[in-house]
Amino acid sequence: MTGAASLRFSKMHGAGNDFVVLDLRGGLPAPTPALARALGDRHTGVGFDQLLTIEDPAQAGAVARYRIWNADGSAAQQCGNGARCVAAWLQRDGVASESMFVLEAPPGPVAVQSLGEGRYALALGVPRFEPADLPFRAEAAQDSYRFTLGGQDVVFGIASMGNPHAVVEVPDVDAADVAGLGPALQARAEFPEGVNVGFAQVLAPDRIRLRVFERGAGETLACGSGACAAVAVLARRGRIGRHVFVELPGGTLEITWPGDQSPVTMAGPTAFVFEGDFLLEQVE
Ligand SMILES: N[C@H](CCC[C@H](N)C(=O)O)C(=O)O
Repeated sequence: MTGAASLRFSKMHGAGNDFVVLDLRGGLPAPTPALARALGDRHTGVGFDQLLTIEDPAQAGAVARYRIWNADGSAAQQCGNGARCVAAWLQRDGVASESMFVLEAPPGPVAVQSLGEGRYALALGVPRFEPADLPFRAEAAQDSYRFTLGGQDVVFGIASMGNPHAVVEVPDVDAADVAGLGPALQARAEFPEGVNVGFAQVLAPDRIRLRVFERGAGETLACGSGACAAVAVLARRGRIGRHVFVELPGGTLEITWPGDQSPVTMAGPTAFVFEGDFLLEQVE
């Protein structure tokens, strides 16, 4: 090591949604958007969909706090796959010795249960559907909304898991114009803080396929909060049940939403990929 200032990091993924995890406990400063972009660059940095920081908790009962930055440097309010990786990191670090513990996240507390073999179940809060919760500019709350994008009529539902989601039901996710409609929806002025756009195909009452064009990262191999939002929108419409397997390109997540006022629980895998030291001289 040249002695240059560096940042120790862990590279992890949850169903292919990949992360850099930074341990900032002890009061290390939060990353700037420029540092997040430098770390996230897949050519000149480490590369990630999101950066997750582990910090000292402020809430009583929480073992740690986490925050989220997208690859474009923007801050996000929730990251389901990332939260599972934070839980795995904390268990490996010995901080979370019990199989059940609580994390502090931007929208509120997240209850964690270790399922063994790197799998974790998290309660990610009660989904909200009021336009103001996203925010989404609309006259009134509706079951679905309609935009004409590039000559196409696009019908979608909305849900907040702390972060904003639009969910488009499609007959075949493989044929969905994710790269076209994702950015087109995100660019609408009605989503002043942007939006994650999910494209969902119903296979059975307990099984859907899903692709997500994420805010600040583009299409990812999996999106945990997006899986929760897709189940919430489709279950509320009666299109599926309340215990659903969500098949994403990077893996399958198990989502349970027992009732409209219940939290959504998401269960899925985590993986450690490598550890490293990021040299800060890279950051402009
Ligand atoms: N792009 C999202 C954050 C990451 C969400 C996703 N990776 C997950 O697992 O929930 C946003 O800007 O709200």
